[in-house]
Amino acid sequence: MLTDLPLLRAALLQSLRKLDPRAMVRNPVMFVVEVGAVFTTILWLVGTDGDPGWFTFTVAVFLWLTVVFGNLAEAIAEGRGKAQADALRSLRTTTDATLRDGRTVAAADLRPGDVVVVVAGEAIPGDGTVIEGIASVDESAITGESAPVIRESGGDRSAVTGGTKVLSDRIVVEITQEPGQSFLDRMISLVEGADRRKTPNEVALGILLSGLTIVFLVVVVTLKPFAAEAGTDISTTTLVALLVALIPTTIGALLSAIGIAGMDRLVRRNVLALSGRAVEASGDVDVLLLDKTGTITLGNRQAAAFHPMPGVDEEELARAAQLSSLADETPEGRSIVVLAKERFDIREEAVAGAHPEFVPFTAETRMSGVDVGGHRIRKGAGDAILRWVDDEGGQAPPELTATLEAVAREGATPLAVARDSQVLGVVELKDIVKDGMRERFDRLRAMGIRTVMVTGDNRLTAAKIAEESGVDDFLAEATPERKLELIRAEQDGGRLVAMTGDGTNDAPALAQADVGVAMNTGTQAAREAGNMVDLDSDPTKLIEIVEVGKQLLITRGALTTFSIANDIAKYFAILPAIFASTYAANAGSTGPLDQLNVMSLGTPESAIISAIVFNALIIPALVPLALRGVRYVPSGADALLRRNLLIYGLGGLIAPFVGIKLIDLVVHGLLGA
Ligand SMILES: Nc1ncnc2c1ncn2[C@@H]1O[C@H](COP(=O)(O)OP(=O)(O)OP(=O)(O)O)[C@@H](O)[C@H]1O
Ligand SMILES: [K+]
Ligand SMILES: [Mg+2]
Repeated sequence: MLTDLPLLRAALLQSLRKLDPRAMVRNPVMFVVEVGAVFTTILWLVGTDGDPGWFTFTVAVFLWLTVVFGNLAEAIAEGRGKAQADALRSLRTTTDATLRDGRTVAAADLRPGDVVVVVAGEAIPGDGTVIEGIASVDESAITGESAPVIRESGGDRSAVTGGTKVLSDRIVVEITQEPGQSFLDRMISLVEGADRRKTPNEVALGILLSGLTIVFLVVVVTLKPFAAEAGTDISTTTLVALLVALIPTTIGALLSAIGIAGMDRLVRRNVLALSGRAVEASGDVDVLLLDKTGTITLGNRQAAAFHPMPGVDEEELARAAQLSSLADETPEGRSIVVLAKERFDIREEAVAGAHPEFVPFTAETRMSGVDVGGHRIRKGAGDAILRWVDDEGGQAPPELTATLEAVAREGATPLAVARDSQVLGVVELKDIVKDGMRERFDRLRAMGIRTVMVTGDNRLTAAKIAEESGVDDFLAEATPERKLELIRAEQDGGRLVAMTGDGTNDAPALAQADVGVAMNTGTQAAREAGNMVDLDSDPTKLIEIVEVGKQLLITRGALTTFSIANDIAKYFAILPAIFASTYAANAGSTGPLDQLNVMSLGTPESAIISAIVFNALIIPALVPLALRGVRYVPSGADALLRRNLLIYGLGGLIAPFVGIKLIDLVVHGLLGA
């Protein structure tokens, strides 16, 4: 990226634009440097400081460079997003949309509630929910993934994104976005950093850095009268140089670039983080909650078999299950209709003229059904149907429990079917655990993260899938409220909670979690509730999100340590230089301050210039690290802290001694200053 010349040129221009004091003042440390640069420039022009002109000039130049380098870091970090934003902008649909009633309107004028029809070959005109039909959709423009995805009404794969393209069939979409506030719009402003706000951690660190700056400002200002007392006259240029050397310019220059780069690293992993705070939180996550269907399993729950109760004909069960599913737009419901047709040639027109009243599935009741021809038919989770039959005054056959358990033990989902007060049997819904889940959960465990599967499914199915996938723990028969309660309980215990989910029933939990990662394939409600969207819809993406979060925190910590340690060395370079002339004149070659003069630099001027040059150059030298992030190896927090203190604390202490000495050799030795 640093070798990308056009990008670098644009960033350089941008960093000059950022010199505007109104923008600079938001970064107090660098603002002080800019004021110092202006000041020394004036001193050089006016020439009243008593120092040689070349000295004042050199200091001024390197102070300006310090500011520009700081801006450059931020501009480079932002630059990459800008290019991506331009690409996304070209996707915005400008064509007309076809409403269901046949009228056409401009895509840009669509409002929430409008219902549009999209057929093969057309671009979807706005974000929405599929309310009718099923289609394969090319989302590569947004996700980069070339394989088409299925979007269908009813289930957890109902959300569509404006700007993506329908490849086959026809879907009816209810628009959910306000004009100008599409997912694409949010994505653009995100990668552009348009509404980037400082995170609470950044604000706190900023206050600390400003505090340090004020302390050093006071110290340096009061130095002049003290020095005068001791018979030394310190020039203003020297004081400014000393101040800039002492304040934490390195981290002050790199802080925002580190944050932007963190967001950008997520974008490159196809994760849109809608808040910087969530990115930071992900670095400290303790517990990860995942839903089962579609997250740990493939989520394509398909009816596989009918298991009738004794005395019930299999076809009778199939007929009842089919009737209860005719209006059930969930993939489960549709698959039951398909199976009934395959097995017994039961057709959809069965209820024609019978005025059926359908009861849609909800995550709270965990049932769905129909009232038709004087009968009430329900299908749903075993415990829910048992309760319903009980309320109807019936009694479940003793064989029911055994059948439910037999199906559940296989990891399949049993749906009990009842007609009035009689249980007819069980429909078996098959689902498959995704590949490689166990390794992923092991990896999360190594990072110190506990994984918990939360599912609306029964205990036995949940236990089987938990065992097969290697998740640490599970919560079964969870309603949306229980998911929310679980998160609150973990948070009350002082733990940071991440959650991945896709369903409308996951939305409250996604909103409550510290890190809520919504699957892009999920429902619109889930995508709006979370603070991150995973375009790849990969539930184990959290591993990478956590790594990026940890990397962000470590990088910021490491560079802060480095920056502050760094300034100590500059103090040892400059202070002896300031007093050197006094003591050399007064007390011969060895005064008390000579003990401070550990670096024995060439001349006072050379010492000060060397410190300022080092102070400026260390910023671009660290830009790659700030953008790339410190390498993260999974290990305990203590080990990590020790390692970083050693490398960046000690490194920050030693590096400037070596660097300043080398620069001094050049400045003094070669240039004769
Ligand atoms: N279409 C349906 N009709 C009747 N009952 C259903 C239907 N779909 C699911 N169920 C029952 O409701 C339970 C909860 O389903 P839901 O999809 O809400 O689970 P969930 O909470 O999203 O958990 P997960 O997605 O992890 O399985 C299912 O386990 C099943 O027993
Ligand atoms: K500094
Ligand atoms: Mg679900």
